[in-house]
Parts: sequence; structure tokens; C-alpha cells
Amino acid sequence: MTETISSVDAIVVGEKNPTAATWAGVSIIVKVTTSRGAVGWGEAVPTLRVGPVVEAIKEAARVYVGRDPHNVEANLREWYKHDFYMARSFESTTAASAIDIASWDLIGKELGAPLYELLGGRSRDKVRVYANGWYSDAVSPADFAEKARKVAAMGYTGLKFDPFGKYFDWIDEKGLEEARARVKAVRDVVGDGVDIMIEHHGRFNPNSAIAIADALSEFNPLFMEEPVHPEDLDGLAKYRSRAGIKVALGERLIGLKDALTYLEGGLLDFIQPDITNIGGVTIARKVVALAEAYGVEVAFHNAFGPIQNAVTIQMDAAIPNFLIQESFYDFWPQWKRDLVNNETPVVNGHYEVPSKPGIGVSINEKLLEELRAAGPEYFNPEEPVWVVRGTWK
Ligand SMILES: O=C(O)C(=O)C[C@H](O)[C@H](O)CO
Ligand SMILES: [Mg+2]
Repeated sequence: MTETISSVDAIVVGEKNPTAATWAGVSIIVKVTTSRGAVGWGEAVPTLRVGPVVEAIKEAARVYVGRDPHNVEANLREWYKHDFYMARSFESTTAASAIDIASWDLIGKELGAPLYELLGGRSRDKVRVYANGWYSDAVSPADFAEKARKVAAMGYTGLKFDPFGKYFDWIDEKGLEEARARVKAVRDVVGDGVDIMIEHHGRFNPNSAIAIADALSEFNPLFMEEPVHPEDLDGLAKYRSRAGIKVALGERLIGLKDALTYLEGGLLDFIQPDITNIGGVTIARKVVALAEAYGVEVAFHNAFGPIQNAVTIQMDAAIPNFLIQESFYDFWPQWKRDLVNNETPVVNGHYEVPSKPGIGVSINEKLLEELRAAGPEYFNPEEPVWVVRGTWK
């Protein structure tokens, strides 16, 4: 009797105090159960869309339930066929991504193999990470420097941060000087042996992004992330022709064709797909191969919860064109680490690659139930949810 998916549950978990997290105060965990009673775990994107994503997971489940979880390619194609209104719906694609991740978890567990073994084996035993989420409430250069010093002392050899305060669309001389002072303060305190990455959150017009590149290039960032608005491909091409500094982007890509657009256009130096919205492991591995063909390194986006983090580490272990891995791990609220029994700690700036079957971690289901949260993510009209808390000043 063929094993089939019998249920897909979207479980929203989060803070009782929604402002406690520096970012992403809730997680959307997806539990896939099969006709054999086996369970696989996935995760979907929570930012700004908890309600619609939960509903999208229910819609996607209507395709997946009854199908064999092993057939990840056929199942994703079947979802694409039914999704109709293009697979460019973010909600629908993150829903399918989460179920896909859980399917790969199931396959790994059934075979007794960690995912990296299904993806080509170990290319590395440890995964170098960079810290994000470490600079909550930092405003002055001294604030950034003090926090950066502590993060470097923890062993991190890469720090990403957004030094742009409340600026959006354009930045003036005052804003450039404020950003420059913050970046200088971090560079001075961490020295040249630690990589710094500048997060723009895709919020500037090309002229401002170019002015920022001119102001910050002396500090030798490893990359400038999302320098211009994500729809502005022409503006990105203009930035690429004028800024002469490496670009990383990809967290908002949905589907393989999105990635191809940026790769064949030479619009980035490093690609940052997010497994929870690019199309799960099934599509992420194709994006990695495409990037490899273009000589582009991969630095997966990884900004939400512990299931996303775990499956990302499994892919990092296997891929040939790995650059560096984003991690909020030490700056999460404790419950996110506890959900996976703290099985993926950052040790001296690296993740050790877990070798447990599937996504490599076990889930604390009792805590999952205790953390069930209802309703939308915390919304602060004075500060966009996508910034690290307390920095929109
Ligand atoms: O992690 C990233 O690169 C993101 O852009 C996601 C978040 O918006 C951010 O960094 C946290 O503020
Ligand atoms: Mg980003």
C-alpha cells in the first residue's frame, strides 16, 4: 500500500509578548503526517502575512493530501498546475515550499539519512555563519560598535546590519554621514578580519543606492544586500554599472525563473534564495545548480524560525558554491532554539552539520503546543516589521 500524505497542519507559534523578538516574532511551522503515521516538518514565511499564508497552506494541502510524499517533483508540478494564477503568488509558493520541506524531511527519516546525503553528500562539515539580528535598539555609532564588539567576541566572523535608520526611497547627505559613521564604527571595532555586510532591505532608488555605495565602499563590505527596490531591475542594472561593489539578493525570489532572470542578467554577485519561499528544497537545489553554472555563490536567506534554519544547514553542507550562511540563532527569543532542543548551536562562528535523518533536528512538540499563537504578527505603525527592532530611528 503506497504511503500517502494524510494531513497538513499549519501551526502558528510565537511570543506571548509580541515585541520581545528582535524580528519575526512568530513562526509558521508546518506538520505533514502520512498514512503510516510518519511526520515531516516544514516552515513558511511569517512576515506580514501570517493569516493569508495559513490559508494558502490549507489550499496547497488540497493538492498534496492523498499524494505520495516521496514524489516531490511530481507533487510540486501538480501544485503548480492547480495554482493557475501563476506560481508567483508569494503566499501560495511559501505554502508549497513548507510542504515540500516537510516531504524531504519525511524522505530522509524514512531512509535514515540526513538531507545532505540526498543532495550530494557533505561538501563541508561545518558551515561558516554571519550574524543578523544582533543590533536591536542600536542608533548611535557607539551603540553599533559596542554590540558588534560583543558579537565578534562570540566568534562570529561576519556581521550584517542595516545602518540606514528611517531613510526610505532616498537618502540625503545627513543620512549618508549617519550610515557612514555607523559602518565606520563597526569596521573599526571588528577590524579587517571580520566580514561586514550592508543590508538595504530593498528600500532605495538607484541614485541613493549609488551614493551609499560611494560612501561605504571604503569599508570593504563583503556585499551590499538588496540595494534598490526589488521590482526595479533597470535601477539594479544602473547600480551595477556605477557602483563597482558586490551585490547580494534573493530572499524575495519565488521560483526558478525568478532566479534565472537575475543570473542571466548578471544582476548579482551572490544569490540569497530562501528555501521557505523559493519552492522548498526541490526548487532551491535547482537554483543552486543554476547559480553554479553562472559562477555565483549562494548565501541562503535564513531569517525566520528553527525548521528553516535546520533545512538550510543541510543544504549548506552539500552545495559546492557555498559562500556564507545567515544566522539569527543567538539573537532569537529562546523559544525558537528550544523548539529544536537547541540542536544547531553556533560554535565559534560556525554551525556543525547535524547528521540526524531528514532536516537533522528533533522537534519539541510539547513546547510547540504551548507556544500556539493566534492572530496576525505584531504590527508597529512607527517601525516596519522588517527592520531589526528599535533601529528605525
Ligand atoms: O534577513 C534578511 O536579510 C532580511 O532582510 C530579513 C529581515 O527583514 C531582516 O534582516 C531583519 O530585520
Ligand atoms: Mg535581507
